[in-house]
Amino acid sequence: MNYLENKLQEQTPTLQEQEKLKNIVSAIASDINAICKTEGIDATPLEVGSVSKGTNLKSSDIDLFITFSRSYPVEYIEKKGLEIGHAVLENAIEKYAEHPYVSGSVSGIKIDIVPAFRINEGERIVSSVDRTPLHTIYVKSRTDSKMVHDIRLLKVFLKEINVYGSEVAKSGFSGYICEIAIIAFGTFEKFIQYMANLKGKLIVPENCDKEFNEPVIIIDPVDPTRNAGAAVSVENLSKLKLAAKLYVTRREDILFNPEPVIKYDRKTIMKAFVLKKPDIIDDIIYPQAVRLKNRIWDIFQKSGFMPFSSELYMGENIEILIEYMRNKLPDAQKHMGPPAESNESIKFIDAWKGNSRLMRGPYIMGDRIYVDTKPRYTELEEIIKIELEKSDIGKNLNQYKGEIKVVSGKDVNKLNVAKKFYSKSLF
Ligand SMILES: Nc1ccn([C@@H]2O[C@H](COP(=O)(O)OP(=O)(O)OP(=O)(O)O)[C@@H](O)[C@H]2O)c(=O)n1
Ligand SMILES: [Mg+2]
Repeated sequence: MNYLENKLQEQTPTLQEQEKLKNIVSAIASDINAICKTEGIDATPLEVGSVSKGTNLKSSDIDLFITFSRSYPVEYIEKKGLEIGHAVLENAIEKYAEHPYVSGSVSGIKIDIVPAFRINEGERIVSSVDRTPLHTIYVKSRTDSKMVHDIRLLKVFLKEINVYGSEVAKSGFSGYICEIAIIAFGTFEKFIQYMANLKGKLIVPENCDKEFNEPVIIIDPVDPTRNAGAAVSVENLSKLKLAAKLYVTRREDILFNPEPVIKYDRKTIMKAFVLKKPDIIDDIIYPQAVRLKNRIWDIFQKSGFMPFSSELYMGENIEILIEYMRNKLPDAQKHMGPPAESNESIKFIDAWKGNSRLMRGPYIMGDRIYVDTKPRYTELEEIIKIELEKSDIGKNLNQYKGEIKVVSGKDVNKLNVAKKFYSKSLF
């Protein structure tokens, strides 16, 4: 048996485990039914997600919906959904996606209980979770046991190369995309063969005429206005393309055994910027952390410190690492002015006249005027502080800009972000 089939066998739930999941689902479902009956609520429990389709791996969660009649207002189903969720799931916590839901666990299995509207095929949805029950119907009606096997195989493959999961910080392939891909291509082998030769965007179905900007366009069969592949980053698409090439050419040596070279003495300079991650879900914080990283990079770049690599790690803290080449700025920096022919050129000359920071010029190079100037600030940390003060990082991180800790020298290597930086490999 090959490496991948082996992994699949390890990760496929046993019959007992499937039985256990079924029992948990039916126990909670009957509790939900009882509550709805007593209180006269027109709602029914419905199992969705990979467990309902038999495409789950050992690590996957149970997704249980409470589908309410469309005659209720959204506010009612949000409130009742949480209430029922807490009543049937002990020690659960509330989470927020488009709407709030309840998340907890029973005998070590994670369960989400999500309120939604009961929607028939073709009816307009109210929020994106309303589609989910239709996904179950779609997938179950179009898969046989060989395809279910191949969907699981694809999930295992994507997990091996680290691109499975549609959460924002992962920006990978969701379970539902795996299902659509196998239904569209027929088998795992055919899909991987296609990916090995694909140039440019992944578009499913190939002849789709919808305009989407994302690198992966996978039309949701139950709602053709939605791109189910919108979350996949171009980097993760590239990883899948390369992994598929390695798979079809049987280069398991590279595919499953990446051995990145790690040499610590790079003769470069590193600094890390660390702040506590606010207690808000990662899907919201992560894009702001990326923005902060990009902003810090820009400041290094614009002020002349010559950055050339960066890394972001998000755990309990947000850690940003910048690797750069110059720790001290020289006294003279080139500062570009307007084109000589423009009406701004005389203003530029006047503005620099008599300025004590002027080191040379003004002079003309090509079609523009330049001056060489002493930088206003020379201390990196001071520059970062001043510039970040002026930057908009995002609603949740803006208030913590002043609390960013700067880590330098050997201490950088103790951080998680440094581990991530040094161990970077293909997948
Ligand atoms: N980006 C996403 C995430 C979820 N879903 C829908 O929500 C269901 C449950 O989501 P999730 O648990 O994330 O995915 P699963 O398909 O259950 O896969 P896994 O085995 O990883 O749990 C999916 O089946 C799918 O119908 C979706 O359409 N798009
Ligand atoms: Mg799931």
